[in-house]
Amino acid sequence: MKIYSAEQLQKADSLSIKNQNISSTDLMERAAGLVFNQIHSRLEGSDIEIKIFCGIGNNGGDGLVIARMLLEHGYKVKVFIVNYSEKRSRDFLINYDRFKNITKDWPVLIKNQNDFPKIEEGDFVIDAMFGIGLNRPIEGWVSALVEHINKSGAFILSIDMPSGLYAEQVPGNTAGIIKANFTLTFQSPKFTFFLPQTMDYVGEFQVLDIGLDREFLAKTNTNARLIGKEQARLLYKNRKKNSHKGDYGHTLIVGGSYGKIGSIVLSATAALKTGAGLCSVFSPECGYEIIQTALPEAMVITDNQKKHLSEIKIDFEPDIICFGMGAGTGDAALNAFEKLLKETKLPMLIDADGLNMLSKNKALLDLLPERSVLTPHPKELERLIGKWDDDNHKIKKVQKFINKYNVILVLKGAHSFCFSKEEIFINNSGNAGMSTAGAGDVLSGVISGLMSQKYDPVIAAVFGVYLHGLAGDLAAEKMGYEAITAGEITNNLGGAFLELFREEENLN
Ligand SMILES: NC(=O)C1=CN([C@@H]2O[C@H](COP(=O)(O)OP(=O)(O)OC[C@H]3O[C@@H](n4cnc5c(N)ncnc54)[C@H](OP(=O)(O)O)[C@@H]3O)[C@@H](O)[C@H]2O)[C@@H](O)CC1
Ligand SMILES: [K+]
Repeated sequence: MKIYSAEQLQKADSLSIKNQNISSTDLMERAAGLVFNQIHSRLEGSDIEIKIFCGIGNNGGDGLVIARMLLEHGYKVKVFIVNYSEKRSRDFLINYDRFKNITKDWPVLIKNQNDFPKIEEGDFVIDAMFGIGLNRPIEGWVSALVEHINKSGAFILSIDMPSGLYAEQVPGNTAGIIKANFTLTFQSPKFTFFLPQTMDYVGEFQVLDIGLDREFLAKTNTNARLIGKEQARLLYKNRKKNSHKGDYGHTLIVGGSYGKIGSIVLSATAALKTGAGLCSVFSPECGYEIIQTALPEAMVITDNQKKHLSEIKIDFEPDIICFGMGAGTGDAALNAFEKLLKETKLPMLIDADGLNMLSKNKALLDLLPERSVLTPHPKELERLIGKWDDDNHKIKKVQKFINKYNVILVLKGAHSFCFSKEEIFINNSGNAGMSTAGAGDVLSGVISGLMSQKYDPVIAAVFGVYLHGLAGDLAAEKMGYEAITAGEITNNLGGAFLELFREEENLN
């Protein structure tokens, strides 16, 4: 799903009005109608009072339409107009009048702190103060109102966006941003919904398709794209009946050190469970029995050093080398890595201590095979590219880095981001239970397993991250978050492939 910018959505908005031969008031009615349906289907006529805070632009206009529809369906509604300026939009004014025409309980104007209504824990608040028209931080008494709402303990539903949040930029300071429990957003999720600094303001979100101009949306390129099940399914490559293990490639997992052999076992198992035809593991000598016992499906080659890597000698040509898990960053391992980089032409996958070695010795970055995949978590990324001021700055730095070294970078997080030269892919699977030891080693194995099957490195990264998250979601369904271990993620990889093609159950 493409993630459009506020500017692109505004363009789509005016084009739709022109091409569909409707007025902007009609479009507002359509958008707000979809919000009303969602609220109505959840509240089912409940007699709870709904407090709606409307700005004076079109986000406020949406709020007024929602208020009218709720009132017409028998809900108790109290509307507050947050009068932050005198510049009311045309559609706000039209809907202000329409609302006043159907009730004697007219909206209450809030002009300063003295006008703030009482909001209690358990109240239902709709936030329709600002949407994609926000162009500066919320200040003064309006910011105080936002805090008043946030502190109330009410359930907060934001319309289009939590008021105070920009669509693309992280804010300089977070005073004056609504902390929503749920956001119903129009046409496209906004980029800030996925950034670590801002995602908590959004709560859960749902995208409502308000029918903006299809042609414009299809031909407009975006900087980022959200990967959910529908998108991931399209990335899957069918297996041919007439095939053998050689068709699915040979993955070589290189890493491990004394006490950390488990990491490479996890990666290798994940590579095989993702469909690699063959998997070899290169480890220090101490890993031999462990790997052979834990994973009889893998072949094992050992270093001549007992406890750490020193020289990676292999007599075959793997389709993908995945390097770094549990390898340590000692001089011998570093030398081995440098030599391996010099000898390898095909894209590699570099994780964990492989990344730490690159950070310690930046000259190695120039040796990275083109289109290799790097999979740092935020701390590893910081070591690699240096500190950043905020999430937007971080993204700029990553883009500069991947362009300079011609690599693909997966930044792991609640929503993992896959950076390619062309686009950012934001992952929408996974859960908090996956913050557990070894989950990253499993991801490296999954992406390597796909690369060995000749998935393009960008696709392997994007698809691998999605599958890994989906396997974690399946694990969570069975055992809750706390009991998920890295091995459980691997155990659910098969289920994740099946789940990709399972049609959603019709709940009606
Ligand atoms: N596009 C679509 O697809 C559709 C959009 N729809 C809806 O319209 C919403 C966008 O509406 P909008 O453009 O009127 O802007 P909105 O967010 O209501 O802000 C109002 C004005 O506030 C001002 N202002 C900004 N920051 C400020 C601040 N900190 N403190 C004080 N004032 C500030 C600024 O005006 P300025 O003062 O800069 O002239 C701004 O224009 C969108 O989110 C969705 O809900 C749907 O109805 C249908 C389809
Ligand atoms: K809002």
